[in-house]
Formats: sequence, structure tokens, C-alpha cells
Amino acid sequence: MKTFDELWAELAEKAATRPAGSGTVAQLDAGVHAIGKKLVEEAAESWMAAEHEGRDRAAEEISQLLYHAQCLMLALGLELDDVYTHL
Ligand SMILES: N=c1c2ncn([C@@H]3O[C@H](COP(=O)(O)OP(=O)(O)OP(=O)(O)O)[C@@H](O)[C@H]3O)c2ncn1[C@@H]1O[C@H](COP(=O)(O)O)[C@@H](O)[C@H]1O
Repeated sequence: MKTFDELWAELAEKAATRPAGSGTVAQLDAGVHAIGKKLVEEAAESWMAAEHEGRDRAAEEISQLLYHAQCLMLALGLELDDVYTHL
């Protein structure tokens, strides 16, 4: 288990060091368009899970939604504070 901030630190490190075999590096190389499509896909899967598959499945899909949101932020060079300032 990890927190949102812990995942962010891990992904930022992966983006900087680009270790072989990292799915995050592959996502970043795929670009904003591809990451955006995954984000929308995970949003739809979160919605469907919430309506039809129960709390545990919804939580799993929402975790993937958060992951892809962080990938999109990294692809754009955004920091957490750039987002938090709008909350
Ligand atoms: N939390 C996640 C995470 N959530 C989602 N995903 C990705 O999102 C995909 C989920 O997509 P789906 O469930 O729709 O499955 P899928 O359609 O079969 O996936 P794809 O074929 O589209 O890749 C997974 O296959 C992962 O590629 C994640 N990939 C990585 N992480 C974490 O990110 C960290 C860094 O990962 P790496 O960069 O791979 O080392 C690690 O701590 C991981 O646990």
C-alpha cells in the first residue's frame, strides 16, 4: 500500500531516472494523447465499477485513475502544487 504522495515521489523518480521495464516510462514516452485516453478509460471503469461491481472494485479502478492522473501531470511537467492551488 502507498499514499498518493508516495506514488507521486516514486513516479517522479522513474520519470527522472527512466529505469528499464518501467510502465510509467513507457506511458510518458507514449505521450499526452495516449495517457489521456488511459485516464478517460480508467474514469469510465471507475464509474462502471461503482455502479455495478461494488466498493472494492471501484476502489481498485479509482487507484488506477489516480495513477494515470499522475502520469498526465508528469507528462506536462506539473508539480503537485500546480494542481493543489486549484483545490
Ligand atoms: N499504481 C500503478 C498503476 N495503476 C495502473 N497502472 C497501469 O494501468 C494499467 C491498468 O489498465 P487496465 O486495468 O485497464 O488493464 P489493461 O487494459 O490490461 O492495461 P493495458 O494493457 O492498457 O496496459 C496497468 O496495466 C498498469 O499498466 C499502474 N502502473 C503502475 N502503478 C504503480 O506505479 C509504480 C511504478 O510502476 P512502473 O513504472 O511500472 O515501475 C509502481 O509502484 C506501480 O505499483
